[in-house]
Amino acid sequence: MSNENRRIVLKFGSSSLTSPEGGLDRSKIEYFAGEIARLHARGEEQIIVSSGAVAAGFRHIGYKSRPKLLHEKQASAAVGQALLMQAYNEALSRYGIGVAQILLTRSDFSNRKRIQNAWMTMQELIRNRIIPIINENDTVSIDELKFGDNDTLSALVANLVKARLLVIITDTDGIYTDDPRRNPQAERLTRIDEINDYIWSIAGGAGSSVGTGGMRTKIGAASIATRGGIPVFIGSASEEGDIAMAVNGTGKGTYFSTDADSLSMKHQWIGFHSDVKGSIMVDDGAADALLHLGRSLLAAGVIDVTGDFQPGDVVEVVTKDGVTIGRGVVNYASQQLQAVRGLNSDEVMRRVNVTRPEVIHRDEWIAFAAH
Ligand SMILES: Nc1ncnc2c1ncn2[C@@H]1O[C@H](COP(=O)(O)OP(=O)(O)O)[C@@H](O)[C@H]1O
Ligand SMILES: N[C@@H](CCC(=O)OP(=O)(O)O)C(=O)O
Repeated sequence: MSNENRRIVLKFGSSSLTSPEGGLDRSKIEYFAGEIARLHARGEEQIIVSSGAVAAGFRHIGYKSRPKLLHEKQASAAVGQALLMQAYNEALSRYGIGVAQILLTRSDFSNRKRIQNAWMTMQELIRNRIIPIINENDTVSIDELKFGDNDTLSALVANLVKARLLVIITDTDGIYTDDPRRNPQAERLTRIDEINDYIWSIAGGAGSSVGTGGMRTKIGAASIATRGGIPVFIGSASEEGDIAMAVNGTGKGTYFSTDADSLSMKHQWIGFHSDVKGSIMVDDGAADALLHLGRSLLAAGVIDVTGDFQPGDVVEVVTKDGVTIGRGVVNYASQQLQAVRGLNSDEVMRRVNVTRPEVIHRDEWIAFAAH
């Protein structure tokens, strides 16, 4: 086979695999298995990110609807994940295709060794033509660190494996100018070249009783992947050949082009993988300098500091209104910064012993899209 990148990440949402009242929809899984087999036969390397564990499992526990409490969701996922894998295994074994389960948490991505191990495992599976099926490890995920939806997870996986395309399959055939469930006049956008404020403004929450993130988390995922240099498709698939068409560029949905200045590995690390150790509140001038003027953050613009961090840690930067505007590598310990916040750089250098005057250097900063 040539060196051409044949790797694709396919994400299937709960709404595409389960029925609205809960439980797996076998016919949907069989349909996806047929689509996966078709791509497999033409030599594509597929990595699947599949939701559906909670939706598949909650009725087995006796809950009437998708649970809201964390421990109930975790119990449902523990039951449902086994059912989900069993269903994939049965459906794909008919085509002679083997599957493997990989469960990841957000903290796995912030630990270089663990995520590299996960990647090496995936490569070995791919070499042996086994399809990795990834889900969040719901049993051990802590509420505030949960992906929750699998859209973000699929984008991080696509960046990790350097996929040539991220395909997010959902129950709607793309991004519309408004939630099409509520507004029948809404029109589909077939191509999005820039994820700007308008795109964020049209994306609403989940449409079904089993889905979680809605279009907002899908746009967030598209933002992460396209900034990592990976194009994204978001749409639906229900007929034979639909997923192959999505991969070929003629799918029923919306395509996102890669960001013109995609992020380096270092910046992807800062922005999407690292553990955030604290937060720095800045004034309007500093926010403007970081977001619009391409400048570094100086102590003069710092209003407040929370968390316990050391030089070299990644921190979040928030405005007075509590909006997170980005993340960067901090050059001060939290206590040092607390002592010099609001002061000019000469005064700062007289008072604390730091290697560089910038609190966050502009080269070690990534801005988040407004949303
Ligand atoms: N602008 C929009 N365009 C398309 N769909 C939207 C939009 N805003 C909100 N949605 C909703 O997002 C839903 C898909 O997300 P979700 O229910 O989380 O699915 P999944 O389980 O596949 O992740 C759609 O059913 C739709 O109602
Ligand atoms: N890990 C969870 C994912 C939760 C979820 O509903 O995600 P999604 O359907 O992608 O919005 C599960 O498997 O149920």
